[in-house]
Amino acid sequence: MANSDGKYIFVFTGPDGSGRKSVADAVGLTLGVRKVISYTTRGRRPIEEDGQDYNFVSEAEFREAAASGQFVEHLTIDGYRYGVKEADISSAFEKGSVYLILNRHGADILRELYGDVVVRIFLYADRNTIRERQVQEGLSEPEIEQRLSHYDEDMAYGPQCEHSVENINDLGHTIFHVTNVLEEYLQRDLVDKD
Ligand SMILES: Nc1ncnc2c1ncn2[C@@H]1O[C@H](COP(=O)(O)OP(=O)(O)OP(=O)(O)O)[C@@H](O)[C@H]1O
Ligand SMILES: Nc1nc2c(ncn2[C@@H]2O[C@H](COP(=O)(O)O)[C@@H](O)[C@H]2O)c(=O)[nH]1
Repeated sequence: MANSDGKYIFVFTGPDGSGRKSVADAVGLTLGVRKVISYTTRGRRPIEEDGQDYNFVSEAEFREAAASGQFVEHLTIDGYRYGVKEADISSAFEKGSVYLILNRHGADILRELYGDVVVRIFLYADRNTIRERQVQEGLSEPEIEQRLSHYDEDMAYGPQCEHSVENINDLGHTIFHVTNVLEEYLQRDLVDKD
């Protein structure tokens, strides 16, 4: 990505349930920033759509893509495989800035590979708030425990990110704030070109 031409790769990261998807998708829609969708072997949740939230694939499909070097990064979380394809990033990035929602490992790898073009937005909330949201979503106690088991490790990544935003109150307020953060990057480059 040496010639980024004023474009950015925004990576939303932070603990599961902190609101990354809600915020990232709303901000992406407002600013016309395209989403790069990960591949996973995890089953689709009822509210998720194939091709929008994830590309849901079989273990064999994932293994084949990994073996042929298609993933820029991939890993296993709680027994399921997740990865982002290099070709998906580059084809979306050709058209403009993009965003992804990744855990800390993916965020780290992209930053190392692509450098300053990658801007990491760390969203967080306290453990109780996340738990309450997950109860409201109807998740079972074992599911909640599983997802919260990464909480401390995920929180420790915050200080390394370019931006850290607490999402505990009004969701609209967080979306507004993060929209302004991204707009600063996008407008900075428009101004530079004047
Ligand atoms: N500020 C907020 N106030 C109230 N509810 C919120 C807020 N932000 C997000 N939520 C809700 O919290 C839940 C988790 O949000 P979301 O799915 O966006 O988080 P996530 O970080 O992408 O987590 P996961 O990876 O588990 O999906 C959703 O039900 C969402 O509507
Ligand atoms: N490093 C990567 N992390 C990813 C990718 N796709 C999703 N994720 C993160 O995994 C966990 C679990 O996700 P869930 O949807 O099953 O709850 C979460 O932190 C995601 O952001 C990826 O391609 N690479």
